[in-house]
This record gives sequence, structure tokens and C-alpha cells, in this order.
Amino acid sequence: ENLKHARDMVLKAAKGSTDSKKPDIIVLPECFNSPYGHVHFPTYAENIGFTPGKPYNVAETTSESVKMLSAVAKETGTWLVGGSIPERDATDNNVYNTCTVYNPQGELVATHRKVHLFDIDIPGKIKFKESETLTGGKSMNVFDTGKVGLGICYDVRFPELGMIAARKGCHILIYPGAFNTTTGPLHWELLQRARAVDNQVFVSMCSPARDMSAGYHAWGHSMVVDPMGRILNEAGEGEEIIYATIDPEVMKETRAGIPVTTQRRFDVYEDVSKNATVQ
Ligand SMILES: NC(=O)CCC(=O)C(=O)O
Repeated sequence: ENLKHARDMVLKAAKGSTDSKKPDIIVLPECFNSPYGHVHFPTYAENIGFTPGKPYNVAETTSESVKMLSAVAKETGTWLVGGSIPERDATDNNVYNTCTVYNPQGELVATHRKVHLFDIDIPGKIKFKESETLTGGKSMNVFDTGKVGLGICYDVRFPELGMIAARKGCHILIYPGAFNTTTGPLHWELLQRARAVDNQVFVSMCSPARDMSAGYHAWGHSMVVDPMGRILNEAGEGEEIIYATIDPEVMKETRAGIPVTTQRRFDVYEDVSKNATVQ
């Protein structure tokens, strides 16, 4: 049911809105094929078996989610950031929270396993422990359609990931995410605008809609922020498709006007991106 719904939403998004042309890239939310909760991840986990740099044959995968996402990317001729799904690695049997990315030909071109697991405990408000059943990813990942850096939800709280991707040439940071009704109102917008202004890049987070009958109450409010920190578009808490135009000129103007990208003092502090490997 979730796969069918996600497919229908991608098909709908691909048509564009009345005032926007057909999109080049579509983004789905975190954990779109499974309820969001550590007890559910092993049940819903699928084997993907992707190795960066090696050929990948979608026809041979057992992952129903990968098959659907690949097919709909091809059918719509758009890049597709397929939110995230629980992934079981056949070699180590660990379960990861994994984002898969497809080009307009439907080829799986990149994956990102959530690096920072969402383990928090705010007494009386929210306790969540992804590490009960998930393992954290061990790599930073980008893909190339104007170079996009990938993270998943809690990853946005760790500025190094976005900063290194930006210094490696990414102009857009995309984080499928699912903040909640405790941290969402305080930090969801703030973190995206912070990452955007720090790095002078576009930032977008895509959330599931809020479902008060579910075990986890997602914040919603998917948004796109420009390199000046302006919110280009924002959804409400319900199910919604939003569109935004990524204008490279805005990034150039931002960097020319406020030239922090060329004013860094690596004689005073270290450039942590220098030795970082990004896949
Ligand atoms: N799915 C997540 O990683 C949630 C992160 C979150 O809500 C936060 O406050 O951080």
C-alpha cells in the first residue's frame, strides 16, 4: 500500500504544478515504506546490495521498493531521491536506514545509509532509539546532477556532513527526514536555514505527513531553503507536494556578496574536508 501510494505521489509530482514546469528532481520522505519505529525496521527491511562504482542491475534485486522507485523514475524521466527505507545488508545482516537515488533512466546511482542514528531522550516528551535495531552508515555520499549531498534526518544536526559535501562541490543538500512534534517546531526550519547559510547552498528536507494515529508523530513541513537562508517553499503538516526552483545564480550572487567561502582561515583552524572521502 505504501509503495503504491509513493508511486502515485511521484507520478502526480512529476506533472508539475500550474505555475511550475515539470520537475527535474523529486524527493520522497524518510522511511516512506515502513512505520517509523525501531521495532518495525527489521520487519520491513529489504536487501538492496548496492556497491558504489559497481554496476547494479535493478532487474535482479529482491527489493520491491527499489524496483518501484527505479520504474517510476524511468517512467517520469526525473531524478528521484527515494526517501529512505530500512535496508538489510546480506553480508553483515545489519539493518540500515538507507536512501536510494535514481537517474531519469531508472538506474540506481547512489545510496546513503543514515550516519547519525536518532537516539534521543527528552523526559516526558520523546524517547527514541534507532540504534536498538539499526546500524549507522560509514560513508558520506553525493550524486551528480549539479552535485547533491545526501543525509537523512538526524544527520542534519551534524554540520560536518553538510559542510564537507559543500566544500567538495555540492550545491544542494537533501535530507529525507521525519522530525517530530517536540523537536520539529524548534529545530526543523532552524537547522535547514543554518546549513544553507553556513555553506551557501540550497537545502531541502522532505518529511512524511503527520498521522496522529501512528506511533510516531512526524512534524511534516517539508521545505526548500536557498543559499541566503530564505524559505522558497514549505508544506504544512498534512500530505502535500511542494515545488521550488533551484537557480544557480542565487548561489553565485550569495557567494559573491558575502564571500565567506573564500575568506576561511585554514591557518587558524583545520579544513576538515581536506582528507574526507565522499562517495
Ligand atoms: N528521524 C530522525 O532522525 C528524527 C530526528 C529528529 O527528530 C531530531 O530532532 O533530530
